This record gives sequence, C-alpha cells and structure tokens, in this order.
Amino acid sequence: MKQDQAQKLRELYQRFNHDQQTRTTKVISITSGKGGVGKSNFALNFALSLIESGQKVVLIDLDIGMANLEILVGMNPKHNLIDMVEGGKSIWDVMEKGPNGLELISGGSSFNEMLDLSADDTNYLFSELEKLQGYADIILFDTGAGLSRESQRCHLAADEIILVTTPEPTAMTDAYSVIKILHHQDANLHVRLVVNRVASSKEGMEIAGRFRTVTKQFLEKEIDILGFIPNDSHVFQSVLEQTPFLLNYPKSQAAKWMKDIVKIYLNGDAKSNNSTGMKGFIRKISGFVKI
Ligand SMILES: Nc1ncnc2c1ncn2[C@@H]1O[C@H](COP(=O)(O)OP(=O)(O)OP(=O)(O)O)[C@@H](O)[C@H]1O
Repeated sequence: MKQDQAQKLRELYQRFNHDQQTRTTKVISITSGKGGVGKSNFALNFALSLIESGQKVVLIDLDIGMANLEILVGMNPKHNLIDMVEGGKSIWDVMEKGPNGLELISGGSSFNEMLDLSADDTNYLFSELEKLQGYADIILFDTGAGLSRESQRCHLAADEIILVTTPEPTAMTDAYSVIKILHHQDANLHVRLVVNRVASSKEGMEIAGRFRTVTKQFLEKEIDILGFIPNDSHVFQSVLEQTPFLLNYPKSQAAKWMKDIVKIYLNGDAKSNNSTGMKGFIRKISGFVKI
C-alpha cells in the first residue's frame, strides 16, 4: 500500500473513532458589529495560534454570502456546507486540511440558502455538525458582521462569543449594539472583547475602559477583555499574499500580540470550563429553528 493511502486510512480511522476521545469541545462564535474590522483575520490567526499551542481546532466559515477565510489562507476547498446538505455529503467530506494542522469548513458564498432549507435538510446539517463533538478542542465559527438571524442563533447557542472591534467610534458603537441585543436575549452570555488595530497597548486599555463604562449600563457583569492586536502593515501584506500573518510574519507585532491573546485565553479557559460543547450547541440552535 502506498504511504499516502496508508496515511489517509489512518486519518479516516481517527475521524470515525474520535468519539472515543475525551475532548470537551468548546464552541466559540466570532463576530463584530461593523464589517471590515479584521474579524476574519482574527479568526484565522487565532485558530492557527491555538493550534500552535497544542489545541485541535476546526474553523467554520459562516460569513453569510461573503465566506472568505479560504481566500485569506490561500485554499480552494472542493466542497462547503451547502454542498454537504444538497449533495448528502458528510462533515468529513467538506472539512479541508490547511497549513499547520488547520482544519477548515467553508460556508460557501450562498449560505443564506440555509434560510430555505427544508426541515430534513436542517436536521441533516445539524446531525453532521454534531459529529464534531469530541473531535476538536475548539470549534470556531467565523460569522458575518452585525446580527443576521442566523448569526444571532449561532452566538446564542455557542459556549462563548468573541467580539472584534477597532477603536473607530463607528465600530465601537456597532459593537455596543451587538452586546446590547445579545444580552437582551440571554443575560448569561459570555462575551469577550478584542480591540484590533490599536496604535499601542495604552490605546487598547483606554478603549477597553470606555467599553466597560458603556456596557456597565446594561450588563450585570463586567465585559471580559481578551486583548488587543496592533495596527500592523504585515497584516495587510499577508492578506495580499494569501498567507496568514502568524505563518508569514511570525515575528511581527500582530503575531506576537496574537500569541499573548492565546496564552491569556488558554489560562483563563482552564479555570472556567463550563462548555456544553457541540452537542449543547446543536441542542440550543435547534430550539431557535422551527423544524
Ligand atoms: N491589525 C491589523 N493591522 C493592519 N491592517 C489590518 C489589521 N486587521 C485587519 N486589517 C486590514 O483590514 C482588512 C479587513 O480585514 P478582515 O477581512 O479580517 O475584516 P472583517 O471584519 O472580517 O471584514 P468583513 O466583515 O467584511 O468580513 C484586511 O484586509 C487588512 O488589510
């Protein structure tokens, strides 16, 4: 048997037997109030940095109508979630391997078709997604900016939400709105803030302070600040080169700060492990969708 065939068989074996593993599987939904604040770049490089720290991560693109993670990472996936539902494929058929152990599931560019999915299709989608329980330590959903009905469901069903903003007043105002609307639906949601494109950590702290003051008016608890990413030309360069900055420019300031965020995330996460995982996610999201 050829070596690559043997490798493929081993991978298949691992995937079909993953439920015997004991991974908890945390589901994180990544969002922003305003578009273009760096949410997808954050999601991709956060995933890669988590992997570098030993986590098994699956990144799922749910940016409705604008799925572009595959472009940022220079991949050309053969299938996406819509193909999966329409073609009766399995979740393993649509999961593509990227660089450095990244596993990516593309949402395609017409995921809003989900709105028209039949009850059987929706059940099928959820049953395939549920297979990821126990397969990865962390499932990251990159959702569209703002709050569409689908992305709201995703946030409300996830174990936690990472909200990305920049210091711009417009981005901040939209981020406040996202928190306010989500909090109105579930006061116990765990939201963590990332401020992207800051000039310095001092500016990041100032923005975080302002965010805390404003959100105190409608949150019972203080919002969690996960960290800051500097404004760094290497990010822009990496987008042009279709290679994530964490891999392309590992010594850049953006990569360094991202690694700090992951350290903070993993330290804090170990202390508060109350995830309901992919099974909980499917149970909750099924409750929002009338099947
Ligand atoms: N830290 C940063 N430093 C410099 N430029 C950045 C940084 N983060 C993002 N950018 C720039 O912002 C652009 C938009 O980033 P990205 O596509 O990740 O945003 P987004 O919030 O996902 O957008 P959308 O909501 O439209 O999907 C990138 O192409 C990059 O040029």
